[in-house]
Parts: sequence; C-alpha cells; structure tokens
Amino acid sequence: MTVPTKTLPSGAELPGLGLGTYELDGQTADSVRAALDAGYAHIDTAEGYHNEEAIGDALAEYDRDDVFLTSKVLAKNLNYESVIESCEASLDRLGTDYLDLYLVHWPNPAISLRETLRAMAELRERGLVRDVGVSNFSAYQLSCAHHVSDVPIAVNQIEFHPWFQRPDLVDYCRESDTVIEAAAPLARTDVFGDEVVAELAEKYGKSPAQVVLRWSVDSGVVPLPRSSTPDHVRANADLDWELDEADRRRLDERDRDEPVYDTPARDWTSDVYGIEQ
Ligand SMILES: NC(=O)C1=CN([C@@H]2O[C@H](COP(=O)(O)OP(=O)(O)OC[C@H]3O[C@@H](n4cnc5c(N)ncnc54)[C@H](OP(=O)(O)O)[C@@H]3O)[C@@H](O)[C@H]2O)C=CC1
Repeated sequence: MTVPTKTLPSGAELPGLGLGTYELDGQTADSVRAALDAGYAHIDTAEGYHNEEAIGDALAEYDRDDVFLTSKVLAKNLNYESVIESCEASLDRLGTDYLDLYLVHWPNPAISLRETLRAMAELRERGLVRDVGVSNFSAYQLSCAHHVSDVPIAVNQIEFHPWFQRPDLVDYCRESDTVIEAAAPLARTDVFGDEVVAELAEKYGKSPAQVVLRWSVDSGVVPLPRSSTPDHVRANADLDWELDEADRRRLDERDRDEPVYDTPARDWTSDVYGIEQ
C-alpha cells in the first residue's frame, strides 16, 4: 500500500490509513487481526465503542510498537479528573501503557475546553499519550482549542467523504497544521451509489470502496474505513494504484454537503463555546 504518513507534533508518524472499529461488536478482534496481517499499522477506537478489550486481545498477538493506536474520551467525561480516569481505563482495557493519539470525541460546551485540554496536556506529560487531538470540532471550536491548549492539537477527526467535503473546515485545519482524519470515509456505503464513483470503479477495475479511499488519501486526509468482513479489510488496503487527476477532480465535484452522522445542531458557535473558558 502506498499511503503517505503524516508527521505529528511529537515527531511520530501517523499511518495514512487506519481501521475504524465503531460497531464491529463481536467481529472486532478478527477485523483488527485481518487489518494488521494485511499491513495496516493504525487502529481507531474510543471508550464509547465498548470494544477496547477485544482490541487489546488482538493487539497482544502483535508488537505494540508497530501499531499506531488511537482512542477517544466521551463528551460527558471532559472535566479534568474524568479525562484522566477515562484515559487510564482505556489503557487498562487495551492492555497497553500508552496511546499514540488521544482525542476529545465531541465538543461539550458545558465543560471548560481549557480544563479538558489541561488534562490532555497532563496525560502527554506523563507519557500516557503521545499526541492529542479533537474530533467533530467545527473551525471555530478548533480555533478555540488551538488558542487555549498548552500542547499542539495534532488532529481533528471529522466526517469526510465525497458527499460531505466541508471545504471551509478542511481549509482551516490545513491553515492550522491540524491533520484531518476521515471518519465514515465510505459514508457507511451510501456513497457507493454515486454515479461517478460507480463509473470510476468500472473504469479502474476497483470496488467503489477502493475508489473512495484512493480519493480520500489523494485529498490529503487519513481515512479510517471500518469493516467486519476480512476480504473488505484487505481490499481497502489496496491503494497501490492511481486515480487520474481529472477523475480525482470529478469526485471533488460530487460534494452535496450531506453528512451520514454529523448533526449540524451540534456545531455550536461562539455564543456557547468561547475562548475565555
Ligand atoms: N469521531 C467520530 O465521532 C466518528 C468516528 N468514526 C470512525 O470512522 C470509522 C469509519 O466510519 P463508519 O461510520 O464506521 O463507516 P464507514 O464509512 O467506514 O462504512 C462502514 C461500512 O462500509 C462497509 N464496507 C467497508 N469496506 C467495504 C468494502 N470494501 N466493500 C463493501 N462494503 C464495505 C462496511 O460493511 P462490512 O462490515 O460488511 O465490510 C460497513 O457497512 C469508524 O469505525 C470510527 O472508527 C466514525 C463515525 C464517527
């Protein structure tokens, strides 16, 4: 697989493709094994996915230092003590003594962002996490995070796929040196029905998933496709081919501003989420 890595503030290299694990349920450990055997070096989980123990079981069969491991703290656990406790509990369930990346799963305007990020900095200082970041933050919320944090905000994990390309948020992430990870990069299969995706899959002899993932990587984001089907896990790592520039641009033009999971009402603005927190 030819996927460029991204250098994070700690100096670590973030692999350019990761396995998503949301709702893998009983398939979690087998999917993680299939991914690591297929050459993935990056697993994305969260305390909210209730699968960290299964991931830990699978990881125990591999060299921990060969895997880039991300988890996330739930939005309800963003006060100082809860962030620390959540991270320690995730480490325990995952059977590891560090996370490569720890993310704030969703913003929570009821809890001080400064306090949350102070706890994230403490975790980094203690060596429990190597880099910290956020998820589902709007451009405004991300700018607040950069403003109040004592440690660099390495990543914003956001919904991103051909039907939901979020150009303003993507531009701000780039301007602020924040790596974008693509959650729901396959739009939970919805985008497979897009006529241009289908046409390009036919043209290149690839699956719609492979076309969308190749385009994601070419767009500069880090896709996190989830699959419970080992053949799909392996196929999604087949990125050793190229989309023509003109075809890539055709996919750029498929944006419909249409999320599969993002809730615009959660995109709080300055009224409730100010930098003075
Ligand atoms: N930070 C956040 O709030 C969020 C983070 N995420 C992260 O992003 C990851 C991916 O997003 P997710 O919402 O899970 O959905 P995806 O966009 O990755 O879509 C998953 C679906 O695609 C199918 N699929 C995967 N590969 C193929 C293939 N090659 N051919 C056919 N079908 C395929 C899977 O079915 P099958 O199992 O049969 O292969 C599954 O139904 C999550 O697991 C999570 O890690 C996602 C949402 C929110």
